[in-house]
Amino acid sequence: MQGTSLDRKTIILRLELSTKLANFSRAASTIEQAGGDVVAIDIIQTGKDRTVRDLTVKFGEGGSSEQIVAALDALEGIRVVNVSDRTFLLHLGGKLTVQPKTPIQNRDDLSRVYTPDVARVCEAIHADPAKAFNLTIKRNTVAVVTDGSAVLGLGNIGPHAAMPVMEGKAILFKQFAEVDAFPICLDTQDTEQIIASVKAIAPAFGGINLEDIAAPRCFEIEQRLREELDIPVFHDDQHGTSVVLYAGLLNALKLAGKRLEDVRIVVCGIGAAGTACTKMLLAGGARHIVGVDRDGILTADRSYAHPMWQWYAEHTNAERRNGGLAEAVQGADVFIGVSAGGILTRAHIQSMANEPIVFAMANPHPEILPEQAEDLVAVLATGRSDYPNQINNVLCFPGIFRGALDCRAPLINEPMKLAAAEAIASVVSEEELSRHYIIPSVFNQRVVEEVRRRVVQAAIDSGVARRRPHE
Ligand SMILES: NC(=O)c1ccc[n+]([C@@H]2O[C@H](COP(=O)([O-])OP(=O)(O)OC[C@H]3O[C@@H](n4cnc5c(N)ncnc54)[C@H](O)[C@@H]3O)[C@@H](O)[C@H]2O)c1
Ligand SMILES: O=C(O)C[C@H](O)C(=O)O
Ligand SMILES: [Mg+2]
Repeated sequence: MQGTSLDRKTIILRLELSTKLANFSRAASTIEQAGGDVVAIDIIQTGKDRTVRDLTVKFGEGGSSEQIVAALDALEGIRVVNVSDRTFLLHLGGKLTVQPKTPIQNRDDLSRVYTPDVARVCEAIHADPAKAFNLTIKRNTVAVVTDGSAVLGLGNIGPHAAMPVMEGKAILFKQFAEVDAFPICLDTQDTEQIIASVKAIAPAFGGINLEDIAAPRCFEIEQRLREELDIPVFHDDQHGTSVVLYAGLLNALKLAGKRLEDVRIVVCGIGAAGTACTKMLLAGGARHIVGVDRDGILTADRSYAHPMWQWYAEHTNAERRNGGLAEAVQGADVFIGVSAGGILTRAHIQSMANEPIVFAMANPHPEILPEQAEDLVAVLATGRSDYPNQINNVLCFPGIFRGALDCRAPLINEPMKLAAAEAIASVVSEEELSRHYIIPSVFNQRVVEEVRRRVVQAAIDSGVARRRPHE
């Protein structure tokens, strides 16, 4: 597997040095010889006999933390106490905290925040439950719910291991759209138990963002919760992804001078993301889509145990192609990967049509890395933030929930999703559009504002807004 992120190339070494025996400049040159570069030194403790220092070390392709530690261990008077990378340090104790909006400074505050006065507020909500939106955190809070069964492309790693991703999503909600989001990792992968758990916690939330729940159970869970709850329920890996994919593809096709109706599209990985992306493309007018999963191309010549694959086979691949990924990509204009890392080769891309568009969106390892394919393609995008053209659902979920919460929509419907996609695409102007800039950066502040504005309008136009937000 490829390296996950640039951060893995920076480590912090805690060294204990004997004042008599150790020679610090020797340590620094040893690190250099092992392929590292000391970029910062912090003195943690000094004593008569020993000093403790933290060294921030960067290393390039040739170096590794193991080599550096082994070289240091061989030096007299130096002990490597600890090696941590910056990503792990950033996760110590988790990434979130709960912050009260109002301090309690005296008895008077106490009796209003808590008993006795709080009781009047409870009674008001009891008399009119809609007041929960005005008088509790429900107004602005979304639950990010997973069962840990399809975490990024890492697979079924369970609820504990899923937490860092869900905490990360909560940060993105807050930072980009001022939505308070809370990570909820359920210790069950049973469809009925997940549905019951989400329904049971729903009173505290104004929306439910389902995350990293594997197909096919994600389809039933989302559909049932949409029917049974009166707040938006949105499976991010399906709809967030399809919205951003659609936005990116609209712009990439503009650049390539091709039309959605004409291009041959391969979707690789027919799970949550692949199915939703295909539905959005079909709704947008795409006519030539072929889906391929581990067992090959989905075709109406075969029958499938799961109804979603059956549906898929019946609504795509009109030519009834057969075979695997190699057969699927032959002559295709567009490759959309939402499957697994490293499965697309240069030879695959060379067999595609002229000026191919490749969206290798598996996380954290894309189907092919940009450096391996860039010379062969018209446009290449990944889901990652360390390459250009990041097609990632983070461009969608903060703004779409901001809009839905602001107009108190009970659901996120198709017009709202389409409006979000058009909003994202529109942030890149015709003049700005280039092969390395088909989709705006997540840091472009216009994204959330534009998505929110158009989503609210689409909710009003489609009759689902329960309030008109002030501009
Ligand atoms: N960039 C983004 O915004 C974004 C959003 C959602 C998902 N993703 C990525 O897409 C991938 C799938 O996510 P999901 O939520 O749909 O998961 P999922 O588990 O619902 O679906 C994954 C599908 O990929 C198939 N697959 C696995 N290995 C394959 C292979 N070698 N060849 C063909 N098919 C293969 C699986 O059989 C499954 O049907 C993950 O890597 C995830 O990180 C990216
Ligand atoms: O989490 C991401 O970066 C995108 C997406 O939700 C995924 O599961 O890969
Ligand atoms: Mg996800």
